Amino acid sequence: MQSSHEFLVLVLDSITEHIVVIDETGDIQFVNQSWSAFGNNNACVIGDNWEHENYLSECDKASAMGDEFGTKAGTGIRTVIENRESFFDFEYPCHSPSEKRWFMMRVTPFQVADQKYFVISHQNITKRKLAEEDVSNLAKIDGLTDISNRRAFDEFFHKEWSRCCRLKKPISLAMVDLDHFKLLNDDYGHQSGDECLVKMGRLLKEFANRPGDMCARYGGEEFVLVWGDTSLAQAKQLCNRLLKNIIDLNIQNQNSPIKNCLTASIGLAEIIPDQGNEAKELITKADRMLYRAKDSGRNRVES
Ligand SMILES: Nc1nc2c(ncn2[C@@H]2O[C@H](COP(=O)(O)OP(=O)(O)OP(=O)(O)O)[C@@H](O)[C@H]2O)c(=O)[nH]1
Repeated sequence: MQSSHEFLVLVLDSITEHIVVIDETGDIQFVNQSWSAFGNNNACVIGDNWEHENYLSECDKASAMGDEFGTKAGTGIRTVIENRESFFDFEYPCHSPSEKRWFMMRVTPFQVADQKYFVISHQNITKRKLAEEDVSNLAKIDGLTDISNRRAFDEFFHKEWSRCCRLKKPISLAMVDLDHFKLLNDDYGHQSGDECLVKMGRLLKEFANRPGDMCARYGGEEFVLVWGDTSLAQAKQLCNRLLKNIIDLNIQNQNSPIKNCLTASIGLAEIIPDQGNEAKELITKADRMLYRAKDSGRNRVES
């Protein structure tokens, strides 16, 4: 087996991780082929022209331009150089205009005589990150209706609440509960009940189009709609259209005392979030309105 310098460089060049070696001042001493190729293909500051470049300066420049990952990289490398940690690693996004990409950066020290060096490797971890994203997205989707589940709703609602609080904009929330759904299940079977919930999911999606909107399955046959930056008057119009669209689905519910097809009741509420109120107040208010809608004859919106 060869053990020449050339042989070892060939080994390093065959590795798909992007590798750069720096000295204690951050000056670059070596890069492997994957590093150069990535740098050249992605218009990075340091590609083939790495000699006389300082890695830490590049991190600091990125940091000064507001790149939080530049800051993290620079800080992490220095903790290893200053021997405060034995190694450092962190994961960061590096998306190209056409694809999502993530990398893991690792810093490990080594010593030759009394000279210290640091290997910085960047490993592409995109496959794992995309799989994690898929799992996380699946955990937020209701398996039957293919819309967000309660957990995703809670997360979204709190974010939207904070956004509307900052913007001093109203946020509206509608609780949508199907009327006499038990009768539909009893008369046509659970399978038909499920199909009906799927159709509801599809319909509700049409009512949540903007980034500040969300529809979700809140419980069995109860759904919720949030509309950020939307007044009560605007939300009421949406609710009335939704009630009409539910009737237009023409899902038979022959024994319902309301109509011979599926209907729903909606409790609607609006709040302009500020320091003096809480997100759960909006849900409580909408819930109260939903009871009122059920009590006053169903197939209506109360606010
Ligand atoms: N098919 C099906 N039915 C469900 C599902 N989740 C809840 N349900 C049914 O929804 C029905 C809800 O019944 P109730 O709470 O009495 O309400 P309701 O019959 O709609 O009457 P009101 O809400 O008072 O108008 C029950 O029969 C549940 O079994 C589901 O995932 N699939």
